[in-house]
Parts: sequence; C-alpha cells; structure tokens
Amino acid sequence: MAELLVEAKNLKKHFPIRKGLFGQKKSYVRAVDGVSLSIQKGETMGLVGESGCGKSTTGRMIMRLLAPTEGEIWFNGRDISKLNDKQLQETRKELQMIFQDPYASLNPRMNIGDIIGEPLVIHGMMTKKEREKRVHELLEYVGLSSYQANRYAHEFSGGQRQRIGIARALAVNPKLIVADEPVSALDVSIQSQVLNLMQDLQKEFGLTYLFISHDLSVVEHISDRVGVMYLGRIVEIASKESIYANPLHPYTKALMSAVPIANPRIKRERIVLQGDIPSPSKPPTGCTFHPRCSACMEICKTVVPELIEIEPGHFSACHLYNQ
Ligand SMILES: Nc1ncnc2c1ncn2[C@@H]1O[C@H](COP(=O)(O)OP(=O)(O)OP(=O)(O)O)[C@@H](O)[C@H]1O
Repeated sequence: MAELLVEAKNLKKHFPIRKGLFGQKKSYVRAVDGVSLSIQKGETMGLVGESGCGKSTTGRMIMRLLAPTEGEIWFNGRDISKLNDKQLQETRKELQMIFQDPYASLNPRMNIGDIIGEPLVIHGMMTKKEREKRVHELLEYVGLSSYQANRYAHEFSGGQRQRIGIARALAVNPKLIVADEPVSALDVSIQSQVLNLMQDLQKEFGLTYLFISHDLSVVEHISDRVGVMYLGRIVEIASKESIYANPLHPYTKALMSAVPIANPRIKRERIVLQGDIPSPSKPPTGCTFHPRCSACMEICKTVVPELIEIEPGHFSACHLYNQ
C-alpha cells in the first residue's frame, strides 16, 4: 500500500485587510478556505485553478513558509502546523521549493556554486570541501557541468537557471518539493525538458512533488493525481487519467473544455465560464462557484457542498452528485 507523506486537513489562510477611510474596519481575504488533501510518497500531486484561487498560499502553508489560520499539516506522520522555530528549522530540510521565476529567485551577486550550496550552509551540513563536491555532483544531476560552478546567474538561459533552482532544492536531500509554476516563465520548447528532468530526478531520488500550475497541459504531463481549486477550496480531486477523461465538477469541465486535444476525432464542447471570478474577500454563499455555474440549483446558493468520493478515488464537491 502507498505510504502517505503529506496530509493537509481543513487548511485555512485568511489574510487580514483594513477597510474604510481610516483602515478601521477589519476584514479578511479568504485565500485558502478549508483545503484537505493528501500526497503519497513518490507521487506528483498537481494543483490547478485560475489565478488567485489560493494555489500558492496552499503550497506555502504546506512548506510552513506561512502559518495556517486554521487546520493541520501532517508531514511524514507528524503534525507540523504548530512547530516552534527550532523544530521548524529541522523540518525545513525535508521540504524544498522551486519557484516560478528563475530570473528573480537566484541571487545575482552569488556564483552558482554558492547558490546551490547555500541550503547546506543554512542547515550546517557538510564541510566546505564536501559541499564543493556535492555542488559539482548536483550540477551534473541537472544536466549542467561542474566547471560552471564559478559562473553567475546572468550567464545562463532561463531553462538553465531553472535547472540551477532544481539543483539548489535537491542539495539537502528533501522528501517533498513544492514546485510553484516552475515552467510558466519558460519557452514551451524548454518547458518539457525541465519537466522531463524533474521526472527523472523523481525516479532517481524517490522525490514527492506538489506541482502548482494554472496550465492544465503542463499538469497533465507531470502529475499522477490532480486537485482543482476554486476560490480557496478544492472542488475536485482524482487521478490524472480519471479527471482529464471524465471531469465531474462543472468548473473542472469548463477548465478542461479549453485544453486542446491531440486526437482530432475527439470533439469537446467549449464551455465558457459566466462572469468573473469573485473576490476571495467576499466569496458567494453556499457553493462559491454557483454564480458562474450553468448547472446551478437552489441548494447550491446556500449549502456548501462537501468533497465526496463519486467514483473510486475520484472526489468532487458538487450538489449534482450529492442527492
Ligand atoms: N500576503 C497576502 N495578503 C493579502 N492577500 C493575499 C496575500 N497573499 C495572497 N493574497 C491573496 O490571496 C488570494 C490567493 O492568492 P494565491 O497567490 O495563493 O493564488 P494563486 O492561485 O497561487 O494565484 P497566482 O497563480 O496568481 O499566484 C489572492 O486573492 C491574493 O491576492
């Protein structure tokens, strides 16, 4: 049986904002509003949804870069949502992140060797000599050469910089890597090279990924399971095969209808979403998707649908399936 690495239980992050002329009225952006998900050891869990739906905030809470407002995060059998600073520092070795913008995330004043080796310094791991050897090894793992360790970020292309970001994330032998839009800043031709590299490294080192992206084709390429987020909640979660072939939630159906299909004989009706995505500081009542849903029923306006298993391993939060 597959082993669980991450379990998020009813995670919430509400950012306080001040309203009114003198900022006297406090209200909240409900960036994440009750997310539960699990990730098995060695798998890639894709997280998709439109901009602002709370993907990054969820990833940052699982990384413990942000403290949750509510909920629990279990990592490798331990609740990490309430650790003190020292315990957090220890756990952080096992959790690493790859960021979207390989241009902004690498310090321009440090050479590549120092950038990749920095997490080892932060965690007090290895002597200087050992670190040097490890950096050279890491450069080779990601398809670069050890002689490039003395160069600076501006000397590399976007794809190479993302490889450097991956090498840095790998340095401390993490168990989980949260990759937040890791290829969206890259040319399409380079994207698949970086995705393939991530898959090769996953096999070699038994890595587990939480892969965040708004791009459904990219998520389809790399994920084993996929969760779809809408306004701070997961509305559907299933294996990649099941969710792409048979999306159940009306929101997922609309998202999927815009993905090009390679086989010209398969025709898919394009579903256009009605209206704009509401603000997470004033989410609609009931199912937050109801104002944009073509299948909206009376119950959807008042009752929040629970995420329930509709088919084996395929969960959806929609009243259509809850009767
Ligand atoms: N520190 C913050 N303070 C206030 N609001 C925030 C903060 N961080 C994020 N938000 C808001 O929370 C919501 C979710 O943001 P988040 O970045 O998690 O979404 P996302 O799905 O990752 O979108 P994107 O792909 O655009 O990054 C957005 O409305 C965002 O403006």
